[in-house]
Amino acid sequence: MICVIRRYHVTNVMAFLIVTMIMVNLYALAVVIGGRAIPESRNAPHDQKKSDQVIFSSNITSTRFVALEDGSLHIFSNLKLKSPNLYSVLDAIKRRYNELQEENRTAGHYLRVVNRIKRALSLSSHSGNKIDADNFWSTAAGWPFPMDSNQFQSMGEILWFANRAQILQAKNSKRGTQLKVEVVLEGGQVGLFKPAWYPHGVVINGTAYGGKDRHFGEIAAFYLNQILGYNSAPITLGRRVNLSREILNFATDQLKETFFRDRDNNLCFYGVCYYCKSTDPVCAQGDNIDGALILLLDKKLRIIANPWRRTYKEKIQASWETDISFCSTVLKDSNLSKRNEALLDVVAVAIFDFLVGNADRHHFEMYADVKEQPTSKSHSRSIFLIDNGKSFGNSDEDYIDILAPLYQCCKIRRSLFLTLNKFRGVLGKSLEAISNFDTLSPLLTKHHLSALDRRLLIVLATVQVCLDRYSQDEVIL
Ligand SMILES: Nc1ncnc2c1ncn2[C@@H]1O[C@H](COP(=O)(O)OP(=O)(O)OP(=O)(O)O)[C@@H](O)[C@H]1O
Ligand SMILES: [Mn+2]
Repeated sequence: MICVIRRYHVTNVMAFLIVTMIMVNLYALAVVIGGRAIPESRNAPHDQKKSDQVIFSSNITSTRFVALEDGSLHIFSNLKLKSPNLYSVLDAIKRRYNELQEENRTAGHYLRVVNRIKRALSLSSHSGNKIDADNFWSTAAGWPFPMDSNQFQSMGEILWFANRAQILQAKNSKRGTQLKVEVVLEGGQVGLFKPAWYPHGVVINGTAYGGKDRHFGEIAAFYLNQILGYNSAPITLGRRVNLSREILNFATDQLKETFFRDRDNNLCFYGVCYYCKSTDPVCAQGDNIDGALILLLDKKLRIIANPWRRTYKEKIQASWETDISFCSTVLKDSNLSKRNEALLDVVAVAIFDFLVGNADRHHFEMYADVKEQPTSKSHSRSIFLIDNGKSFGNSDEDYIDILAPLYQCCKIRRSLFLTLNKFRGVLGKSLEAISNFDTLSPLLTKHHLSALDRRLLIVLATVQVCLDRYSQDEVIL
């Protein structure tokens, strides 16, 4: 009799376990594969909230947190059992994040920064007068300028004019691998126009670096860069152009050849670049197309490879993805060990990229002249944040592995740490307020704005985990 009851009991437990496993797997698959599945899973039952298991699936292309509506995080990974240390770190970050979330502390002093930028952006004294285009761009050539400088006061005017200045020449840009148009603006300023491929609410699933450039992300990243005091992204703004009148009319023959009208009479083009194909054009609505206009920096740059770059092959992991002591390997490398400051720059870049969800920072663009440095207050100092187009693709997923330089090296500059604390809980609304000045606003959906606050807290949680392991003097420099 006892034996029968036991067997009955065991069978029940087994069945329960099997059903649970199937459900967990289905959930993982649904979230990964189905773009629409994520909002539904936001209403997960309460008993799933506290689950701190890792959800594995070979469909997940890199380690990430997936956020539920209640703010709780799930770890999704494909690196099954390869790196138990990594999971203990991620789990610790999650626990610290939950604690910080419960603290419910509000940030202070952020308004001073936001108001200063607002004031600068609302100044466009020339709006009524005629602009002297030939002499206009000399101030922009001095970018990046310090936040509290007189030069900074001209930011509003620069953005205003860049949005309206006549385009005098348009050619296919040979820089990088994605489609972009190099334009010469009235007065001689050169800019890159990255056209809109997606609406602002697009959700990119799959690889962390997937999809095409998000023009709205490129623009939002520039404003965020200023709010956080990085001042290291090139001047970027939204601009709606009449593709026919403003680009095609001034295009080189090579670019012109790639233009055509689709069945609905929308003007399209595909350009000439590594990923450019006639079967994959970008199309205006009628003749009008939005895009990010990025002003070319007037600086000599050199490029170095990011030690934490991805392999861009789904089945092949980079060593930083599985080796928790990767930082010491990097520090042995001659390039970075020369200057501890360089490592702090890399951590600052990683934090910025994590906030915006950019997993595509394969290279760093630095000043060619090592003696020349941006302002001492900038967080990423010697590194320019050029190319922020692969950002804001998925507001439910936090690509935690972008933060690897932080949780592997456990070092952060004090000034950046203080800035992040200043914007705790208010980063989304700060960016919203500043983005309102852009002609393509609203740039980000409310989900992206709240993702910024969640991710900021995850960064602070990661610093806390470092402080649990090392002394404050070792972590905050
Ligand atoms: N504002 C700028 N000022 C100076 N140089 C720039 C600027 N924007 C882009 N560049 C140069 O052009 C290159 C290509 O630009 P970008 O990285 O935005 O294009 P991409 O097609 O996304 O490139 P990739 O495929 O390498 O990611 C950069 O690596 C940089 O050297
Ligand atoms: Mn790119």
